[in-house]
Amino acid sequence: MFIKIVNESNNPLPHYSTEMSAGMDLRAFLQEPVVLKPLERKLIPTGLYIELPKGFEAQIRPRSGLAIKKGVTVLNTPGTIDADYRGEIKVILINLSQEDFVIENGERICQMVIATHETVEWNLVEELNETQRGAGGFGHTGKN
Ligand SMILES: O=c1ccn([C@H]2C[C@H](O)[C@@H](COP(=O)(O)OP(=O)(O)OP(=O)(O)O)O2)c(=O)[nH]1
Ligand SMILES: [Mg+2]
Repeated sequence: MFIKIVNESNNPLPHYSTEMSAGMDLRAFLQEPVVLKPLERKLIPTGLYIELPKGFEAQIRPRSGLAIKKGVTVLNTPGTIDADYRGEIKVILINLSQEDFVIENGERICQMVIATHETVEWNLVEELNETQRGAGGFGHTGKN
C-alpha cells in the first residue's frame, strides 16, 4: 500500500532493507551533530511527516545494534505515531552507556513499523467470565 510522506530532510526516504523486514530505519535530520552524554535524553528530528489511514499507527522502536554496541535506545519505546498526527516524526533517544554518543545527520537512529490497530468501545459490566488463569499473573504459572 502507499502512504503519503513529506520529507524535508536531505536524507533518503526510509525503506525496508530486506524483502521481509518489518521495520524501516529512520535517520536523524540535523544541521549539526548532537551529543548525548551518559543518561542524557534528547528529541531528535527526522524531517519526516506521514499521513496514515484510519486504523493504522506507526511504532517507533530501537535498533538492536545501537542498543548493544552503544547503549542507546528509544526512551518511550514503542513510540506511537497516531494516524491523525501531522507534525514531524521525532525520536526520543537516551544514552544508557557511560560514554558520550554523537549523532550525525543521516545516521539511522531507530526503526518504524507500520501496524493496524483496533478502535473499541467499552461494554461496562459488573463482572468478567471465569478462566483457568483467573487473576494469576506475574510468574504465577508453574507454581504448585
Ligand atoms: O516517539 C514519538 C511519539 C510520539 N510522536 C508524536 C506522534 C504522536 O501522534 C504524538 C503524540 O504522541 P503521544 O500520544 O505518545 O504523546 P503524549 O505525551 O500523550 O502527547 P499528546 O497529548 O499530544 O497525545 O506525538 C512522535 O513524533 N514520536
Ligand atoms: Mg497521547
